[in-house]
Amino acid sequence: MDLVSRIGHHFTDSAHVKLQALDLLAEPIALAAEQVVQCLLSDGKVLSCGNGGSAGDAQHFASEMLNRFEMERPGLAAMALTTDSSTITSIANDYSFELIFSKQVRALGQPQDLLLAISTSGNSRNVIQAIEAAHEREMGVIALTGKGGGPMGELLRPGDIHLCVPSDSTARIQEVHLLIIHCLCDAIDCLLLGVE
Ligand SMILES: O=C(CO)[C@@H](O)[C@H](O)[C@H](O)[C@H](O)COP(=O)(O)O
Ligand SMILES: [Zn+2]
Repeated sequence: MDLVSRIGHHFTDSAHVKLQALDLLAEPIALAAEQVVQCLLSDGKVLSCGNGGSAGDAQHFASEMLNRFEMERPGLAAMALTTDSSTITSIANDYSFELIFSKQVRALGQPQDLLLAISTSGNSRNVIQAIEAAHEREMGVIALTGKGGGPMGELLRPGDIHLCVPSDSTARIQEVHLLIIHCLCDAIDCLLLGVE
């Protein structure tokens, strides 16, 4: 296949997975936005985590909360657990890479907070441990996964929200995760600002 055909295939495939995800996930995304707003109105914050491209997604979400998305509004409480290299390297060095997020959740998490846990496979041990720590702290969890959700999906409790992209391709799942994050930011702004 020539390069232009390959690129065409990526675009078509991405659009296709997005439309399939719309049918499955529109309602749970709206529920997740309502859960974030309830958390913020109770003086809670959203802690976000993930590895690789999903670390970027965790930071992308936190920056759009802390700064802004498309509407003018005060900053909202969120924090990516992927950014402090001193904290992350010391936990990984002294204990284990598996604990880089869970130790931060145990230190910062309060029952009114939420964890946004992102993994395309649902297999990442450090994200799984973060969910376990969030449950210990009585926090709710919004999980962004794909590939059927893996062990992460099985770990979720009633009241948690599982947004599982119907694809086995890491790239396609990440593309839908970013779209979900933008839908969440837009819905949160609409709910907070009373926009219909
Ligand atoms: O962005 C990509 C691939 O598109 C990679 O950096 C990818 O995020 C990394 O391999 C992650 O470690 C994968 O972790 P996960 O999504 O399975 O939890
Ligand atoms: Zn990627």
